[in-house]
This record gives sequence, structure tokens and C-alpha cells, in this order.
Amino acid sequence: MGCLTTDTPLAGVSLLLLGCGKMGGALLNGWLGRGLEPSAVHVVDPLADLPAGVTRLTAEQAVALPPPDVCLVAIKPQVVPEVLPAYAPLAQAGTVFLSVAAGKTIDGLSGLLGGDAAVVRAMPNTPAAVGRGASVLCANARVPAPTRALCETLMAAVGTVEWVDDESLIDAVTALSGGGPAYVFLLVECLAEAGRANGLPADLAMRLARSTVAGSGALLDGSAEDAATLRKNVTSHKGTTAAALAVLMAEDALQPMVTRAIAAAAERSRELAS
Ligand SMILES: NC(=O)C1=CN([C@@H]2O[C@H](COP(=O)(O)OP(=O)(O)OC[C@H]3O[C@@H](n4cnc5c(N)ncnc54)[C@H](OP(=O)(O)O)[C@@H]3O)[C@@H](O)[C@H]2O)C=CC1
Ligand SMILES: O=C(O)[C@@H]1CCC=N1
Repeated sequence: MGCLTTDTPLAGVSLLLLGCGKMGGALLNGWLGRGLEPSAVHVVDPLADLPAGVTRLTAEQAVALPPPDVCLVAIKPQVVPEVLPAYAPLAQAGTVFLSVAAGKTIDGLSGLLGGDAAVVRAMPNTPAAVGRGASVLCANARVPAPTRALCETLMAAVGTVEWVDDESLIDAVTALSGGGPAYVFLLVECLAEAGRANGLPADLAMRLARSTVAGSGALLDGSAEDAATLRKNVTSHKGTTAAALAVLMAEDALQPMVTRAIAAAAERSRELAS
């Protein structure tokens, strides 16, 4: 296993990425920005654009090389069953499989890798690309403490990390923070469209929507106050924001809709297990 240090936490770590699309690419960009050596990264992905210095391999080449510390599984859940068995030799050689595939359970992944693989199931999100991701991890009993620490180091290099013992929680995590950036970007789209519908030029409305969401995130991040207090700080008594919130916070408005959306995503995560 690679030697980890505080200053360059990813120096010495060797990594194989299966899939380098939206999520694998976001993680890779975040890791390269935090000291992962491109020369220590191999990628199996037929078409993805790879950063300079990162080597593309076929599956056959990947299993013929010395086993990497970590194999990141960042292919679509639907192709996991047909793709993963080819990498069983790496699992037998001690590589830990760090999977971000939505819905795919630790037991299912381990079974595809020959039954006794060290597997960490993780659910990150795309702000990892700028070091602002949020990940939740769950490991099987075959992951020794130093390997667990290595996976935590990898994910902590690109954002916050939390562990759960109860793997079933990962479905709701996937629904909330895994997909969460999409809901926030949808909010930007909705704000911009609402501004346009209320008479603003479309480009000005979009600039304001983007700045407002990004600035609110930064304010939230740097504040000791909870979100409700920050909301109340904007809401003058009988003012304009109160008029908008009366619509958004009506009994049948935003909260029940978001709760239904998260439930739908969590249910889809459970379906993807099989
Ligand atoms: N996108 C997100 O925000 C998040 C995604 N995830 C999970 O990450 C995983 C990847 O999702 P995402 O990045 O969005 O999907 P993408 O389609 O963007 O990335 C998957 C990549 O895998 C490639 N690929 C296909 N077949 C193989 C193969 N046999 N071997 C190696 N690579 C292959 C694809 O190539 P090609 O396109 O040419 O088929 C593609 O580049 C999923 O399991 C998803 O659940 C988890 C958290 C958040
Ligand atoms: O939409 C998906 O299935 C993946 C998992 C979480 C975010 N994207």
C-alpha cells in the first residue's frame, strides 16, 4: 500500500479507475489536484478524455499489471455485473474495491469479484471535482483498518466523509447527497426561469440565479447558524421574501415534493441492487 503523509495525502497511492465519466472524472480531477501522481493512475474506459499523464488500459492489461492499492468502480450500475468479474484477480491479490455505483450492494459486488473481496461502498457527489464533495462510506469485514483509512483519505481529499455501519442507509444517502447537486442546479434553472417570467432578461436572470445559489452555499458553509436561521435573516416581517415563502412553505408545496423526490430516488437505488 502507498505511503500516506499529511502534506501530500495521496502521494504513493496507486489507483485503477473502472469508468472515468462524470463521477469517476470528478473524483480523479479532485485527487490529481490534491497530489495524486498521474503516473500512479490507470484508467479502463474506452472513450473518456483522460488528464495528461494518466494511462488508459484495457481490462486485460489492467489485471496483468501489479495490483493497485485501490480499484475505483465508477461504471454505470447496469454494466457492473458483466464488467466486474474480469477484475477478480485483483481482489484476490489484495486490491480494495471502492465502488460508487448506485444501488450495488457490498455483498453483490464481492460476489462478482469471487466472494471474498475487500469492498468499500461509497456514495460521493460531483462537487468532489472542486474538493467540495460529500461522501458516505460503508465497508465489509474484509477491509483491514489501514485500507479503510486509505479509502477515507481518498474521499476526504475531495470533501467531507462519513461512515455508516448500516449499509441500507446508503440508498437514502444516494438520494440526498449523491443526486443532491442536480436538485440544486435545478433550483438555479427554476430561479432563472422565474426571473425571466417576471420580466428580467434571460441572461441577467441566469447570472443572478447562479450567483445567489453559489453565494448562499458559501454563506451557509462559513456560518455557525443553521439553515433555518439564515433563511429567517433574509425574511423581513411582512416583506417580499415572506410573500414568496408563503407559497414555497405551504402545506402541499416544497417540503412534501422534496420528500417524495428523495423517496423515489432511494427506491430506485434499491431497485438497482439487482
Ligand atoms: N454522476 C454522479 O453525480 C454520480 C454517479 N455515481 C455513480 O457513478 C457511476 C458512474 O456514473 P457517471 O459517472 O454518472 O456515468 P458516466 O456514464 O458518465 O461514466 C461511466 C463511464 O464508464 C465507461 N464505461 C462503460 N463501460 C465500461 C467498461 N466496461 N469498463 C470501463 N469503463 C466503461 C463509460 O463509457 P461510455 O460512455 O463510452 O459507455 C463512461 O465513460 C455510476 O455507477 C453512478 O451510480 C455516484 C454518485 C454520483
Ligand atoms: O443518478 C444516479 O443514479 C447517480 C447516483 C447519484 C447521482 N447520480
